[in-house]
Amino acid sequence: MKILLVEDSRSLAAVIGSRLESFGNEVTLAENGQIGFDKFVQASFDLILMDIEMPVMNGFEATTRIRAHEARQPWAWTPILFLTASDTSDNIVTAIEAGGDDFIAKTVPEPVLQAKMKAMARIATLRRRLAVANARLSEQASRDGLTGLYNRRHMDLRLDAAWEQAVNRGKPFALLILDIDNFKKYNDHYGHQTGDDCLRAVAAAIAKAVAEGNAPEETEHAFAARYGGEEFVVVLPFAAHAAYEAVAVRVLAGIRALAIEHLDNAGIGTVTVSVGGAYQTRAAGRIADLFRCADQRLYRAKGNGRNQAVLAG
Ligand SMILES: Nc1nc2c(ncn2[C@@H]2O[C@H](COP(=O)(O)OP(=O)(O)OP(=O)(O)O)[C@@H](O)[C@H]2O)c(=O)[nH]1
Repeated sequence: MKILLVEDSRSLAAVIGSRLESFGNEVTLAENGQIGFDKFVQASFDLILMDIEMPVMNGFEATTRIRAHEARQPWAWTPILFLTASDTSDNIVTAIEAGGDDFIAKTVPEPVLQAKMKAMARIATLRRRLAVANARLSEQASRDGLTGLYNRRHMDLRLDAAWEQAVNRGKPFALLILDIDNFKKYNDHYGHQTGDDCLRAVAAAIAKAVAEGNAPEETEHAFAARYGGEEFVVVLPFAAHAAYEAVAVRVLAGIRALAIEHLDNAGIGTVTVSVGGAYQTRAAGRIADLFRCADQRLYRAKGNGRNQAVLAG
């Protein structure tokens, strides 16, 4: 386990530290609560052993600050054991109230220390597994089941955050709305299953077009999402105008290059998309207005014969 040992007495820290290391733990020392808190913020630990009486910042205050810091992150909880010289009722109650989980006497006998560490190691393993499972679940919850692109819910969450950042920093912001051409006819002709395959292929081409930026710094915050049905959105926070145009061109070309047969696509013969885009040099106002603008241009792209992007005017 990675253990943060917060203890002001050098001699005691050395003794406890080497005992913990002797049965396989990695120990980081901090001489008072303030240093302990700073080290906690900089790295991640499986367990914290916290002295109570210390100069600069005592163990209770450090624990309160650690818990306040963890409260800002989902599922964060590092077990904290107080090291007590005297386990008076008052000390124990204050320790638990401050956010501690348990306490051990500084003079704890070797077998008891080992047993407590074993119990804490079990909790640490469980926490690691939970963190992995949670990350996997939240990734799954953000994806569209059919295409693997981000889903509408995730897009909305991320869009709001990105838009706010762009507005606050006066940065550019762009959107592309993409819609597969004559997709109802595609389904009618080739069947719904083949329609699903087509959606997957188109989604992959869009993701590739977004990822293949010539100027990565201009599209590094970009992401694609399935907006619904056969509609997709590419969000380009902070992108330069050239990058906005380049992504639209690459998406159109990438989907044409798939060369998926679509005999009912108004004489074109393969699957294509129409694109409507909107760009703001300095993000301001409401994101909904950008969507409305992109949607109107998509409508014009459809009206002009499909298989094209309308990005301005
Ligand atoms: N296979 C499949 N089809 C879907 C899915 N979601 C939506 N669709 C179909 O997408 C089609 C969209 O049709 P419309 O909105 O009429 O648009 P369109 O035929 O593409 O015509 P234009 O947009 O004007 O080019 C409908 O037939 C939907 O059933 C899906 O998950 N799988």
